[in-house]
Amino acid sequence: MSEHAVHRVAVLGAGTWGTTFAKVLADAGCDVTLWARRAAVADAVNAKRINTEYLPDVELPPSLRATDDAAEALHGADAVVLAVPSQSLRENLAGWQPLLPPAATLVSLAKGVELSTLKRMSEVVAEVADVAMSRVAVVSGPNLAREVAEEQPTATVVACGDHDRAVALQHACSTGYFRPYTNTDLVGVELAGACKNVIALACGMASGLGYGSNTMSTLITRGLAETGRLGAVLGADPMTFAGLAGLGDLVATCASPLSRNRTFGQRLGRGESLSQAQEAAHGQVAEGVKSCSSLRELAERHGVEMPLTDVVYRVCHEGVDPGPAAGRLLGRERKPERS
Ligand SMILES: NC(=O)c1ccc[n+]([C@@H]2O[C@H](COP(=O)([O-])OP(=O)(O)OC[C@H]3O[C@@H](n4cnc5c(N)ncnc54)[C@H](O)[C@@H]3O)[C@@H](O)[C@H]2O)c1
Ligand SMILES: O=P(O)(O)OC[C@H](O)CO
Repeated sequence: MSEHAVHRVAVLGAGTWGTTFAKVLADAGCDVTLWARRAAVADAVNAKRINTEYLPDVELPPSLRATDDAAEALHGADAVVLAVPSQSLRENLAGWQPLLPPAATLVSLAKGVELSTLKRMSEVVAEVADVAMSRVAVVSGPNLAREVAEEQPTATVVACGDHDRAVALQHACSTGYFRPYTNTDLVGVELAGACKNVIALACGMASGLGYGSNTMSTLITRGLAETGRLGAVLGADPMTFAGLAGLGDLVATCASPLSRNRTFGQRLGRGESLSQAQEAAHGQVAEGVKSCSSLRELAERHGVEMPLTDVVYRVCHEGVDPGPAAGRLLGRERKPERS
């Protein structure tokens, strides 16, 4: 048996995806404790088998326990799953750092790039937890939480520089409805997950403006092209972008009405302001709204052209009207498809 075998798991963050992934792990036979910020959420999971706040109509397995005490959740864990938004991960993890079990695999579920540092989530985790990058894994793919919670057939990617840890985690979250594949390309998997949220905002805007399938396909394909350009300078494996964490997640998020990023973009496309769209989201996180800033800055720093990310940034943060912005995108200097 692998020295990194995963039996006991702490899932920190009882939002939509944290709760769903905790269910996947429990269904796969792991001993899972879910940490919730609010005692009422943990109490409802324990007493009624539902997360009243985030997944009110999904029955959770009896083996899944919840607590609002992080020390209790982390005690003896072989893997620690971090299921909080990307921009608060650093602060959350700093609080948990003294409680982390010494050999546990640290798993990020967050899809974003940190605003202040432009770091990927695995970099933030390794830095704050003060561990080698080989102890950090990422799970990312076309994983709309509601569909996974309903046990619809879904695949994902478990990425870790340490192949043994990736395989152990793959085993820990394999169920009849959830099929994880391993990958060692953390850079590609994480960049793909952060960039697709921004492209989904663009697709939502296009939908809000009344545009159809040609526009969506154009945005998805050119979005993938600019993600690939950034990946190339940051050392990603180009094949990752053709896989589940790349094209797979991009298509799922850009096309699904369940996507919070797409829905947020749609509101902007219909003429709502950023604050109106934020209010309508009721605290649900649309990671692309912040990651468009960090990704744009990262692209500028490396001299990479990311015109879609730039437009999404301008619409979200400079009050630019999405209609004319689309026209300006099409009016740019003509160029070969692959450049
Ligand atoms: N929901 C999905 O379908 C899905 C799927 C795959 C990946 N993800 C990614 O997983 C991450 C978490 O997403 P989610 O859907 O669970 O989000 P969510 O908004 O549903 O839940 C976030 C959780 O983090 C907790 N939290 C702790 N500190 C916080 C803080 N300072 N600010 C806000 N929340 C804080 C909240 O209480 C909540 O339990 C995101 O990066 C998201 O992109 C989500
Ligand atoms: O609801 P979104 O837009 O955050 O997307 C959720 C997942 O990342 C889809 O894989």
